[in-house]
Amino acid sequence: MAQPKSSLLKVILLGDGGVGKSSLMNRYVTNKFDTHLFHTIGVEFLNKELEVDGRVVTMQIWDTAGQERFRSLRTPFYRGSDCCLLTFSLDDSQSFLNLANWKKEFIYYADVKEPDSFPFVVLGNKVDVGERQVTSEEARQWCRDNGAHPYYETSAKDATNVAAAFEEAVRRVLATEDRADHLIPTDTVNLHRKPRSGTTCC
Ligand SMILES: Nc1nc2c(ncn2[C@@H]2O[C@H](COP(=O)(O)OP(=O)(O)OP(=O)(O)O)[C@@H](O)[C@H]2O)c(=O)[nH]1
Repeated sequence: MAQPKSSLLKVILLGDGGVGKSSLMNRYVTNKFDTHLFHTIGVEFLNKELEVDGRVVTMQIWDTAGQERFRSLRTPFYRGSDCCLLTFSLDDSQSFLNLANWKKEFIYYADVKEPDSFPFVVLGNKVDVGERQVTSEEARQWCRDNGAHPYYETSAKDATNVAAAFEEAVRRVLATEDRADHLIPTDTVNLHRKPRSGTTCC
């Protein structure tokens, strides 16, 4: 039987400062949770290799700074993303209302030509916190209205749905993109693809 190709996918986390983007990435990649994280400045990334439906992929997860003052440091890194995880906190209605702005900012700076078919996955984080400001139905309705799905309620703290959400992000990419053009075998260079925005942290 032929070995599945190894492929590199860039998945980017966007959302307001403090909604838990760094915590979700750390939970998924290192299975750790820290209650005293500093705000991200610019972007950081971690790689995680996983097998989804028999296909081995390396997911490069990009965690971005949610605070407005870091906008110019994060936006240059949107290009080349294969999937965008729009993240809000279930105990912060403003972070939910801001999802539309995040989506718009991503489409603009990533230069997405066909937003309707681009994979956006929505994460309502901190489901472990009792006091909700956003209901599941409100979030699902927003996803339906904005062509972003599926929707996951996650907790970086207790790991609820974290692996499921990242794995679904990979499935969305595999399902929606043209395999020949978008999946880059890690031992080759794809000359047809726009260059990624670099692999350094800032
Ligand atoms: N209860 C709970 N707290 C969480 C969860 N995820 C993150 N936190 C806490 O929320 C705070 C902010 O988390 P971060 O991961 O730094 O948030 P961020 O979205 O990366 O923030 P920026 O770097 O400013 O964009 C930290 O104190 C985390 O411990 C969660 O699922 N549940």
